[in-house]
Amino acid sequence: MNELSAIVLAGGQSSRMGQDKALISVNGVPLLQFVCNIAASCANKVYIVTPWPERYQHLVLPRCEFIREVPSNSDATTHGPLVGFAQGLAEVKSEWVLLLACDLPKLRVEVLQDWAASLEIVPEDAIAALAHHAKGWEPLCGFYRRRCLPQLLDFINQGGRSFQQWLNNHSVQLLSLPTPEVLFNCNTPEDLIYLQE
Ligand SMILES: Nc1nc2c(ncn2[C@@H]2O[C@H](COP(=O)(O)OP(=O)(O)OP(=O)(O)O)[C@@H](O)[C@H]2O)c(=O)[nH]1
Ligand SMILES: [Mg+2]
Repeated sequence: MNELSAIVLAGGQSSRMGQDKALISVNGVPLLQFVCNIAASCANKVYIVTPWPERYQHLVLPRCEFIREVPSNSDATTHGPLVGFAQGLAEVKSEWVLLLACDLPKLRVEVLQDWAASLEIVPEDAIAALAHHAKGWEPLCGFYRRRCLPQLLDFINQGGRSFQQWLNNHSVQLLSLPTPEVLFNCNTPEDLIYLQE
């Protein structure tokens, strides 16, 4: 693998958490900074897609560049991760991009690096390489081919907003997960308490 970019999404409403998850510190490090630094260990270039880059100016984010998300006409606040991903993907130059949510406090560099090393043997027809969990693909911690952008934009223009629905129409390579904990998603105050225990 000679070149890899990453996109980190930081534009959700954090309605379950009640405060911006990207700025919550776990082990003394704000989640967005933690995830971006892991992304930067695997990728040459990291794009942070967010409607509000000014919120994160104070974080330590080497090799990261903000992409200010353009709000859709119908909803001035947020339109979900699929649209944020499409806006980031439009900037990507490498064949593969690593997509990450900002709320993954148990992410491990070695797991992402092992996955990245396996991309060379992913069949040409696969648009993505992702892990699987009980409810389907894990879309926000895995890899996508840049050339999936036109299909993604078609899906979005037809009103699609669900990663699972989009992925179900395409070939996806399965990545094996050493332990499910890597994908632990910190969505609620209870999740935070669990992390601090
Ligand atoms: N750029 C961008 N990222 C988003 C958007 N919606 C969600 N995300 C990100 O997608 C990831 C997963 O989102 P969720 O866990 O559902 O977070 P959320 O929407 O902030 O939280 P809830 O309101 O509690 O569902 C997080 O990294 C969010 O920041 C969006 O509209 N734009
Ligand atoms: Mg989440």
